[in-house]
Amino acid sequence: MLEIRALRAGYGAINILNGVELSVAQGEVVGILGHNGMGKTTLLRSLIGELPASAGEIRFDGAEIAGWQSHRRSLAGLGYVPQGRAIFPDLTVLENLRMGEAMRPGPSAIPEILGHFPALGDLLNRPGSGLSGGQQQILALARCLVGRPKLVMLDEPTEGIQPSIVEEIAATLARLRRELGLTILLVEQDLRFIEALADRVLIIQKGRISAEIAPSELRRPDILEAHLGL
Ligand SMILES: Nc1ncnc2c1ncn2[C@@H]1O[C@H](COP(=O)(O)OP(=O)(O)OP(=O)(O)O)[C@@H](O)[C@H]1O
Repeated sequence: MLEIRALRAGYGAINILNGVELSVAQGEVVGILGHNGMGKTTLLRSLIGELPASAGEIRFDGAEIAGWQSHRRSLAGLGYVPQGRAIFPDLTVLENLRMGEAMRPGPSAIPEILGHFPALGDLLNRPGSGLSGGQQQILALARCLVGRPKLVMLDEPTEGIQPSIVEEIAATLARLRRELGLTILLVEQDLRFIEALADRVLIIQKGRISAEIAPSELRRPDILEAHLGL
């Protein structure tokens, strides 16, 4: 569903992605793990089109999208939940959800998506700023899903969230994957979270995918040391 070849991108004259190669198949959950500053967020931003690629190919669902504006990529089915969640704090939960489908023609997906997130249904009139970190993360995910993405890119969904809620978010994503057949590209630093969800784990180092490991290998200190120096 997603094929990335020799992707380069950066900020001004500074190259951060140095030839990323990766692919994600329909229905797969692929985790990306790497130290701070290795280019994980830069990769997702270049895939959604917030940051232009300076070279390389991004094929999504059969189309070459590297030259497309981010709005067109979203309409084509690429969903993005950025780091820090980026919900609108002054808008209510319902208004935040409506923003997720503002550009999309056709009937609203909000009732269906609320069916998958019953807890949000009780908070519809609450401002985004009145939600806990975990609730904001769920709202950011639900807002992405009302755009009916085929592939969802998540940037560190567990960041700043207490452990019990992290487990709840992992369970929610696993359920959504089953129920909606979602394909997920997941950037994370939380090893247990990646292990719980991913089919494959890619390691990013200095702007390249340097290795692929099985989720179960995240429990092996020798593997972590070899690939991440942990
Ligand atoms: N807007 C920007 N302008 C210039 N440099 C940037 C910008 N955003 C990120 N960088 C630099 O690009 C490099 C990669 O950053 P990126 O955010 O992609 O890393 P990351 O792997 O996601 O790390 P983190 O876990 O800290 O978010 C870092 O050296 C960072 O300082």
